[in-house]
Amino acid sequence: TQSTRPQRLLSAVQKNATRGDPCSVVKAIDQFCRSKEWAMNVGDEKGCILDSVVSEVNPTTVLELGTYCGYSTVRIANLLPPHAKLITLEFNPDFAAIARQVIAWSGLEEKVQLVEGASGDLIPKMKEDFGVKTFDLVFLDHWKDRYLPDTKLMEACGLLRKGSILLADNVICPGTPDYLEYVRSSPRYESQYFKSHLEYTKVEDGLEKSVFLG
Ligand SMILES: O=C(NC/C=C/[C@H]1O[C@@H](n2cnc3c(NCCO)ncnc32)[C@H](O)[C@@H]1O)c1cc(-c2ccc(F)cc2)cc(O)c1O
Ligand SMILES: [Mg+2]
Repeated sequence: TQSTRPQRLLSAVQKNATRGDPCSVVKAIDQFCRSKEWAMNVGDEKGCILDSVVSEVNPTTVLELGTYCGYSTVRIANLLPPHAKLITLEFNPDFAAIARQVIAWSGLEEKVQLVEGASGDLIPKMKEDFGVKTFDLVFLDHWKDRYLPDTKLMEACGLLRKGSILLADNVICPGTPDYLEYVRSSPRYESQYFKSHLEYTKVEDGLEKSVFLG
């Protein structure tokens, strides 16, 4: 049977990256996506902006919406302090299975909890079932029309505190117009746009960093 792109991406990691070396896993995926097959990872250029925000926030609890193959999961987890936790939500079981193996290959399983399911169902369970108080950082990279409803849901569930950071991928391409309008016009957020390019291309894209003001 035909392999899928995520399966081919995982094979490239297992072939070219060193077990337990997160940087080699990130490099192997970027090399595969540049030279073999494009895939919707945040990529190396926007990945550096992600890294700088994670390092600046130095979060204890992180939520990622949309794991896909685990590329940004590995980038974020690699920068977390010892007892920090990254919860990543993925509702496609095939992608989740690939991501688990990519995360395992990087040796970062201790810092990552991959939960299979839809964000709309799981966000309301974060406090009770996952022992979360609030998130220091949220990375949004799932279906683009879900950024806004899920942000409002996180607000409603009391998962954001004064100073929580939302970092959103693809605010230009494919674009998240309703989300962007919301975080840029709401008095409850202070937003900043980081101009970059769509992963592995010259097309403009960027990340939007929004601080929740409480
Ligand atoms: O579409 C893009 N990303 C979507 C990610 C989806 C992943 O997240 C998972 N997912 C989705 N919704 C939910 C959910 N909750 C919501 C549903 O209940 N709960 C849990 N998991 C969810 C999916 O199963 C996938 O694993 C994208 C496109 C381009 C692109 C740009 C230009 C082009 F020409 C082509 C493509 C570039 C990018 O960087 C992109 O991120
Ligand atoms: Mg993306």
